[in-house]
Amino acid sequence: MIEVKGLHKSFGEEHILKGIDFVFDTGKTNLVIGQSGSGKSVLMKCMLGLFTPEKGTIEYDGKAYSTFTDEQKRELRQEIGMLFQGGALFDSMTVEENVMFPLRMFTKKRKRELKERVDEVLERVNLNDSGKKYPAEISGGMQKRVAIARAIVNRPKYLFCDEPNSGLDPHTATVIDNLIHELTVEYDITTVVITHDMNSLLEIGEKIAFLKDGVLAWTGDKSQIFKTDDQTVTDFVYSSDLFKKVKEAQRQGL
Ligand SMILES: Nc1ncnc2c1ncn2[C@@H]1O[C@H](COP(=O)(O)OP(=O)(O)OP(=O)(O)O)[C@@H](O)[C@H]1O
Repeated sequence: MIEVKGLHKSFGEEHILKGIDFVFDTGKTNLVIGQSGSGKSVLMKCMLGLFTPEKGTIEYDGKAYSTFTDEQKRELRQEIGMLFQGGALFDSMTVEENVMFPLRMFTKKRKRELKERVDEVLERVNLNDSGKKYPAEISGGMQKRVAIARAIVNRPKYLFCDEPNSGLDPHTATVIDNLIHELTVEYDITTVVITHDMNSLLEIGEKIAFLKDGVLAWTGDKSQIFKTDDQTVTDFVYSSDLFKKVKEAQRQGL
């Protein structure tokens, strides 16, 4: 569980996060949604310790990040998996080498053990035959699965995903969403997903934080978000053409 309490972050005169309180549950896909510029990435970077907030706390399973020693921060880093926008694979490394990279950084295991773990996660994401290929030789969806394998190879307690679906067609995006969700439940991970994607919200929105201008404007889950009368939320959700049509159909009782 990651608990954010009374979080404020400014850059110069710009007050970006204005007192965020939210609990990211363990074993759930916790979504952070909101318009461009609403503060989603700044929130994630504060949670990762990349930005220091002026006020408020971030607690990892009850321990405030601000009280961590350098050694504790290093340990925490090993417990965090990151799925970057676009995958961020190393083009000059094979799929296997990409997935092995964090293991090499953080563990002193023998090569054979590392290889076993890599094979295990590649099998889990259905890529057992692609280990020797280079990222350029596989599809965008497969590249995302490699990035997911790399993010979970160290058995993280916390998984951060920044726009995991960017650049994918709707079907592949759903496959990726469901994979993230399955792994979250299977390994009991506290997963944080930043997304613009309305389909993700429908698929894996177990717990949702909606940010508007740096304020937590609404929280709930995927079933509640389509029933709320909160105008700021509905303006955001139904700004997509598809959802406007769904809303219209609901109004007409179709
Ligand atoms: N390092 C920084 N220095 C100054 N201002 C920043 C910095 N990082 C972000 N900001 C500002 O904080 C605000 C929120 O940005 P943020 O990237 O969190 O938005 P976002 O909700 O993630 O948007 P998007 O969906 O477009 O990625 C923006 O006005 C941005 O310019």
